[in-house]
Amino acid sequence: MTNDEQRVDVLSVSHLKVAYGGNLAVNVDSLTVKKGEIVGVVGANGAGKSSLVNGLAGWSRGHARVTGQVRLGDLSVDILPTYERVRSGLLLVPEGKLVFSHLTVHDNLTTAFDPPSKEGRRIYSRDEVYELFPRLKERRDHLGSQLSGGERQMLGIGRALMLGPQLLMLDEPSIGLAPMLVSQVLHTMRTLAQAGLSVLLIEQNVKAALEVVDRLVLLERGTIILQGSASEMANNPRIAQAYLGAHA
Ligand SMILES: Nc1ncnc2c1ncn2[C@@H]1O[C@H](COP(=O)(O)OP(=O)(O)OP(=O)(O)O)[C@@H](O)[C@H]1O
Repeated sequence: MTNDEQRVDVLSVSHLKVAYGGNLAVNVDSLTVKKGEIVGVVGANGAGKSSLVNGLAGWSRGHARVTGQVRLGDLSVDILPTYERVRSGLLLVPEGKLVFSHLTVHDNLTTAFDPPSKEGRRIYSRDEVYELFPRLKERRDHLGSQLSGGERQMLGIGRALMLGPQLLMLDEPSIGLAPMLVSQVLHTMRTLAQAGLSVLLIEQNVKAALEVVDRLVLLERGTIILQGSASEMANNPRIAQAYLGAHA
């Protein structure tokens, strides 16, 4: 990647609000992710992390009212329905992982449409997904329902990669995974980012997130209250005390 490419904002969000009834769950003035950058979003339970990525993807578990501007490169996606956001490369791997339980791993790794090829947008083949996650190749004939949490996680990411993401959003990829798998999945994100993928990573495991993110954002009651580079945030007393087990 050239320096010019690295400066480009792949995601830019302004004045994003997500409300359920009268309750404002997300109120983010500004958030950006650059090309090849991994931005982590952390915060306590109920801070609004899932509502944020669901709002960006254009879907919600309930009746959310979403307002604000969301741009993917030079495209305004906030006016688009979810499936068109997916087509344009805004991809969310949710907590449920979006894996088809009744299909084999191999058949799960089949795309529903041919993603439009565009410069800077890498569409991974099934073989490339197998190369990234050899475990999936070993389990290629197993049904989605027979996979472990970690394998489902890899499959969800693999399916997203085959749709040519411009921005990959991961909602709590480490949930329920053994520490070794957490580190494996997160370090694969680093490899993908080095190849130019932009990632918005929702994580409860702040320590694991800090090992791979370029920048970290702390969300509290839907608002960004702190953000900085991984090293700045790791040394921030508030993060250290609340999330890294340091003593005051
Ligand atoms: N479908 C819904 N209907 C009503 N309120 C909701 C809905 N989904 C989330 N909320 C509320 O919005 C706020 C943010 O929830 P959200 O799930 O986005 O937080 P989170 O940071 O992802 O939490 P967790 O880490 O526990 O998953 C919470 O107060 C939650 O109760």
